[in-house]
Amino acid sequence: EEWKERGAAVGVQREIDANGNTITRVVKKGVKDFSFGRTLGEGSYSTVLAATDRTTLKEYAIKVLDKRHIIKEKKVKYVNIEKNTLNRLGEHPGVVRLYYTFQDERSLYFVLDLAAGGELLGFLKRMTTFDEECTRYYSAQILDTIEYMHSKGVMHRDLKPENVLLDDQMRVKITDFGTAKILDPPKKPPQNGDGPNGMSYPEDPAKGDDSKANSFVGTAEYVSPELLTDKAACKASDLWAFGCIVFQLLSGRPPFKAANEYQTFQKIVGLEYEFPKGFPPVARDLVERLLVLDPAKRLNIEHIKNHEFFDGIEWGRKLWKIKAPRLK
Ligand SMILES: Nc1ncnc2c1ncn2[C@@H]1O[C@H](COP(=O)(O)OP(=O)(O)OP(=O)(O)O)[C@@H](O)[C@H]1O
Ligand SMILES: O=C(O)[C@@H]1CCC(=O)N(CCc2ccc(Cl)cc2)[C@H]1c1ccccc1Cl
Repeated sequence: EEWKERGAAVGVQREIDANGNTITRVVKKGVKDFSFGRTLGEGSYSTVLAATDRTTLKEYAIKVLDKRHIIKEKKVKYVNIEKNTLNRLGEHPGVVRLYYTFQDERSLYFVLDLAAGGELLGFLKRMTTFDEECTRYYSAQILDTIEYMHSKGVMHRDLKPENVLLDDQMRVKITDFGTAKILDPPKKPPQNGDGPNGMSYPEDPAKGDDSKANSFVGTAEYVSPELLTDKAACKASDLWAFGCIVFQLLSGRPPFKAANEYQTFQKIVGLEYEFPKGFPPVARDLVERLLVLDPAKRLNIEHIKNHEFFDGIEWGRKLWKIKAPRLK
C-alpha cells in the first residue's frame, strides 16, 4: 500500500555477480525518489530527463516512455529488448548502464548513466573533422565496447555517432540498445528439429552465433552490405559500422551517403566510396580492411586492435583512465 500512495513503483535492480549470475534485487525506487531536471533529449517514443536521486544525490539520466504511445506504435518488443540487453550488459565503462526500471500508470522509467557530454555527433559537427589523435581515442573506446558487447553475445546493429554519447570526462558511452540482437547460442547441442517451434539449430553452435533473417534494418548510412543482400546481420556488421565511423570522424562525412536511402544502399552494396584528399594513409588502410563486402574477410577485433592506426593505445582498463585529448 505504501508504495501505491507514494506513487512509487516496484523497481527491479539486476546485478551480474563475479561468476556471471544475475542477482535481482527488488528496490522501492520510484518517481518520488528523484528530483527531475532539464530535458536531455527526445526520442520517437521517449523523453530523457536529467534527474538526481534525492537520497544519494547521484545524478542520472531517466528515460521516460509513454505506455499508450508505445502500445499504439507497436514498440513493446523494443522496450523489452532494450531492458534485457542493458541488464545483460551489466557494467562496462563504454556502455550506458541501466540502474533501475520502474513504472506508474502512464509511463515506464529507465534510470541510466548520465552521459553529460551528449552525442559524439554533436562534437564532430562543431569540429567538422577530428584529427588522428582524437579519432584514435574515440574509436579505440568504441572498439573496446564493441568487443565487450560481442563477448556478452550482444550485437548493437545501429552503431553511429548519434548513439555514441560522452560522459562529463569525454569518455564514450554507447546507448540505444532497443534494436540490439541478443545471440543466444544453443545451451545444449539439441537434436535437429527440437529447437523452439520445431526449428532446428545449425550443426555448428558457433554458427548459431550469428542471427539469420532479421526484420530490423539500422540507419541507412551505416547498414552493412550483408544485411542488404541476404538479410543476415552478424557481429561483423557492427565492425562495418565501426569502419564507417572511423571514416566519418576523420573526414566529417560517412563514406556512403546519397540523396536517398535507396541510392545509399546501392553505394554500399557496390562499395562505392572515396577517401577525401589528405585522408591519413594508415587510417585509410584500416578503413579499407573494414569496409569489405564479405563479412568473413573483414578484419576481426583482434586484428583491428593490432593495426598500426592504434599504435600507442593500451587496451583494457587503462584505455578508460587516460585523459581525453582536447578536441582539435
Ligand atoms: N544516458 C543519457 N545521457 C544523456 N543524454 C541521453 C542519454 N540517453 C539519451 N540521451 C539523449 O536523449 C535523446 C533521446 O534519446 P532516446 O534514446 O530516448 O531516443 P533516440 O534513440 O535518440 O531516438 P529514437 O528512439 O527515435 O531512436 C538522444 O538524443 C540522446 O542524445
Ligand atoms: O520486465 C520488467 O522489468 C517489468 C515486468 C513488469 C512490467 O509490468 N513491466 C512493464 C511491461 C510493459 C511494457 C511496455 C508497456 Cl507499453 C507497458 C508495460 C516491465 C517493465 C517495468 C518497468 C520498465 C520497463 C519494463 Cl519492460
